[in-house]
Order: sequence, then C-alpha cells, then structure tokens
Amino acid sequence: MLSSVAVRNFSNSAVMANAIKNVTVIGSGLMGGGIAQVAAQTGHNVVMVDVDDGVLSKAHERISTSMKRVAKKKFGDSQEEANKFVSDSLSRLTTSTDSTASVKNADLVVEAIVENIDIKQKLFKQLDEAAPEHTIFASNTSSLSIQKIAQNAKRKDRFGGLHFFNPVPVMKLLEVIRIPETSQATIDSMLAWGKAMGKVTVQCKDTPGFIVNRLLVPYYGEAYRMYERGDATTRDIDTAMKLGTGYPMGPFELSDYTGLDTNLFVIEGWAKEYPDEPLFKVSESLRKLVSEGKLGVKTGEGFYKYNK
Ligand SMILES: CCCCCCCCCCCCC[C@H](O)CC(=O)SCCNC(=O)CCNC(=O)[C@H](O)C(C)(C)COP(=O)(O)OP(=O)(O)OC[C@H]1O[C@@H](n2cnc3c(N)ncnc32)[C@H](O)[C@@H]1OP(=O)(O)O
Ligand SMILES: NC(=O)c1ccc[n+]([C@@H]2O[C@H](COP(=O)([O-])OP(=O)(O)OC[C@H]3O[C@@H](n4cnc5c(N)ncnc54)[C@H](O)[C@@H]3O)[C@@H](O)[C@H]2O)c1
Repeated sequence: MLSSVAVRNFSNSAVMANAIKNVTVIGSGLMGGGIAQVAAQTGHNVVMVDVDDGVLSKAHERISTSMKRVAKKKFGDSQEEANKFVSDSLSRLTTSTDSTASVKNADLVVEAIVENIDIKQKLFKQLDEAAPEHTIFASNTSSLSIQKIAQNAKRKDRFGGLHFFNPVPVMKLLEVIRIPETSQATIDSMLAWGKAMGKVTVQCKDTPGFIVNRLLVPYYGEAYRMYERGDATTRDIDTAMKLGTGYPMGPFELSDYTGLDTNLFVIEGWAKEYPDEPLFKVSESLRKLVSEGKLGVKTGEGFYKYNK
C-alpha cells in the first residue's frame, strides 16, 4: 500500500519520492535477516523470503535474539518497553517461501540471496512479472554489477543497488547505487527509505565494489600477501590495524566474520573480469582455507579458531 505522497509517473525525475511502507526482503541469511530486522524495527511491514521453512525459522530466531540486544541498548532498564519494542517489531515481520507471491504488495524489494549472477537475474525476471508497476527493485550485492543483475527486468528506471553492511543492525552505512537508467524519483525514494531505516546514505555509480569494497579488497589483498610472505603474523597484522588506526577488527578477523567463501567468491569474480589488475589476484591462503571448509566464524575456523 502506498502513502498519499505516492506518485506513479516514474519517467519524470522531478516527481516526489515514493514513501516506502511495504518491504519484501528475498534471502534470510546473514544480510537479508538483518535488513528485514531493521525494516521491521523502523515501522515497515516486511515479508522475508527464503527457500524453505527451516531456513526461515532459524532466521526468525536470529532476528529475535538480535532485536532483544537492540531493545536492551535502546530501553536500558525498562523491560516493559523493551518487550513491547520486540513484539511490535516482530508483529510487522512475516515469512514466505513463495517469492513471486511475496511481492504483490511490495513498495520495495531488497534482494539478498547468494552472490551468483545467474540466480539473481533469474529471480528478478520472475519478480518483474509479478510485482506491481510502482515497486522498486534493489540488490544488496557486494561485488556484482547492478546493471547485469537488472538485465532481464523491464523496470530499469526503478532498479538500483542498496548495499548494507554486516552486522546490519549495528553498521550505520547504506550505499545507494544507480545505473544509468535509474530515475531520480527512485534514487530519492531509496535515500528517504535509507534515512527511515536509521542509516547514513552515500551514493555511488555502478562501479566494481562501489565505495567501501573497492577500497576494502586491495586492503585485504595486501594483508594476505604480507602474511603469505611471512612478514608478520595474522595476529600482529590485526593488532596493528586495530590499535594503529582504530578499526574495530583487523583484516583477518573481519575476513572470518564476513565468511571466507564470500571473500573468495568476490575475488575470483574480479580476477576473472580484470585479469591484468594485480590488486585483484586471488590469495592462495584464502583458497586453501576455503578448500578445507574453514570458512571463518560460521564454521568454527578460518584464519583463527572459534568456540562454536
Ligand atoms: C587478494 C585477495 C583479497 C580477497 C579479499 C576479498 C574481500 C572481499 C570483501 C567483500 C566482503 C563483503 C563485504 C560486504 O559487502 C560489506 C561489509 O559488510 S564489510 C564489513 C563491515 N563490517 C565491519 O567492518 C564490522 C567491524 N566490526 C565491528 O564493528 C564490531 O567488531 C562488531 C561486529 C559490531 C562487534 O563488536 P564487539 O564490540 O566486538 O562485540 P559486541 O558483541 O560487544 O558488540 C558491540 C555492540 O554491537 C551490538 N551488536 C553486535 N552485533 C549485533 C547484532 N547482530 N545485533 C544487534 N546488536 C549487535 C552489541 O549489542 C553491542 O552493543 P553495546 O552493548 O556496545 O551497546
Ligand atoms: N556477508 C556479508 O558480509 C555481506 C555484506 C554485504 C552484502 N552481502 C551480499 O548480500 C547477499 C547475501 O549475502 P549473505 O552473506 O546474507 O548470504 P547468506 O548465504 O548468509 O544468505 C543467503 C540466503 O539466500 C537464500 N537464497 C538463495 N537463493 C534463493 C532464492 N532463489 N530465493 C530465496 N532465497 C534464496 C539462501 O537460502 C540463504 O539463506 C550477497 O549478494 C552478498 O554478496 C554480503
């Protein structure tokens, strides 16, 4: 359902931004769960979609735990207010395994499924046929081109990137990405929604890695190469970056936190696309850890060991 400021002339960039009330988040993993959580916490009606009910119920549990942490911080000693915040927020969150049915009332669809171009393209083609005309589509991709993801969708003026950061309930930044066809009304709606989500927005063209990951990838790469040459240990590199620059995590801790499979997927894609760029060369230590199933915090071991 659209609010009274809603307008339907998407070809006119001067029109007022659409107020986004109903949000569908496709993918309920690390990122989709976080996006759905924050959207529900900030008063949006949210449908969260994944491939089966088992995955969705685990995601619902994680969201509920995280919401309690947020509520504790927000309301301190007032248990009553904290409980109300959690139950009101959860009442706005529903789940579904049917992605096409889930977009019937959506003002905005945020896709946060696996980082695979073919699967993302296929999904958006189906959604394009099912969603109302006014619905805005966005991808939370870390590394893929938004233009390529949008390839099979007709609504290119209502397509963009909304790149959140992990953990979504904590990280304040939202990158808003435009492709050449994205209308100004769509950008305005996405910026307004980002603000309503409590995030600080920055804008960027559809360039590899947008702002943050374009800078983060060479940084990781240098750290991995320093370790592989034996110049310093992972622990000392992490300590140096935390205490020397004030970063909350060093590059190896952050890699384990994000997931080494995700890191490998990103860098292999870029190495293939930009074979002459030495900054995008795949790291052998990363490749080895992933081949051994050591994916970081989620599997109990990556560059470091974790208690599961
Ligand atoms: C050559 C080869 C190179 C190959 C490299 C390829 C690289 C590819 C890179 C791409 C990867 C994709 C990246 C993605 O697209 C973009 C990103 O997301 S980048 C990652 C961004 N995130 C960060 O940088 C996180 C940095 N870390 C932190 O900010 C903190 O460490 C932390 C995670 C917030 C945890 O903080 P801690 O203090 O350690 O732990 P606490 O548990 O005390 O938490 C602090 C504070 O936060 C609250 N909190 C934490 N987690 C949650 C949660 N899930 N839900 C709710 N609240 C949470 C917690 O309650 C605490 O609050 P407080 O009590 O302090 O008020
Ligand atoms: N992990 C990060 O730190 C991070 C940060 C920013 C952006 N991203 C991007 O966000 C996206 C999701 O990453 P993630 O870390 O949450 O992954 P994840 O593996 O934790 O979650 C992906 C979820 O999508 C579901 N899924 C897969 N195909 C689906 C489909 N067709 N329909 C519905 N659900 C489907 C999976 O079952 C899984 O639950 C990726 O594009 C990733 O690049 C990741």
